[in-house]
Amino acid sequence: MFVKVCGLSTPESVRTAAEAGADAVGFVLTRSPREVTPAQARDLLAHVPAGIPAVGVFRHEAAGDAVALAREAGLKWIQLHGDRTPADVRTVHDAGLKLIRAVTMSGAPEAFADWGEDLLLIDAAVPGSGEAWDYASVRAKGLAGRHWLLAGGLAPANVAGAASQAGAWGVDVSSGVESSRGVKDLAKIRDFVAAAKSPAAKP
Ligand SMILES: O=C(O)c1ccccc1N[C@@H]1O[C@H](COP(=O)(O)O)[C@@H](O)[C@H]1O
Repeated sequence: MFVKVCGLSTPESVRTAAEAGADAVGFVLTRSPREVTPAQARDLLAHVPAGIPAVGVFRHEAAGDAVALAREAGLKWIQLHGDRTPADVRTVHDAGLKLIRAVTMSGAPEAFADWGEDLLLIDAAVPGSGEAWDYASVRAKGLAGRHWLLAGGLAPANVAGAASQAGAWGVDVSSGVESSRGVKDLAKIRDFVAAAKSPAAKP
């Protein structure tokens, strides 16, 4: 199970996620209680071990603006939420960056097609809200064999069951590993990664 821990804003939380076995970390570069500036993201990047992708997370920004901010931060991966088009995928790839494209279950059927993104992410209606949803309903989207991440309302206590029900290839978390909004809890990060990588999380 691929595990991304998102919304990190301190060196300690970055190091804890990496040491716990996270496969990717995320820095939120859009309006959020977890927002960091490109300069802060660049400083955090210094604590990410080689081989672990660090992802710049965006919501309503145009793809070109997200690319510019990610470059300023030194990031090679971008995560785009919001209404997107195949042209956005081309914009990111033409810039030499990799893309996680986020969709919600209420998205149009064509949004679940393979647009050439590097990873698809299926999230709750409001990203970063901690809102749980009917994870098993993703099975109807026919994503077997695709590389995609489940997100929204995941936490150490529910991630294994949610990932298993959904048939997820990977998971992404932010709120569920916090002690209060925007403040990461190091023990919860460790517990989340362990639970997500347990046999119980397998489809
Ligand atoms: O975490 C945020 O604040 C955020 C803001 C804007 C876009 C995406 C954001 N995070 C992504 O949302 C989910 C996490 O949801 P949850 O908090 O665990 O319920 C995940 O994909 C984050 O990368």
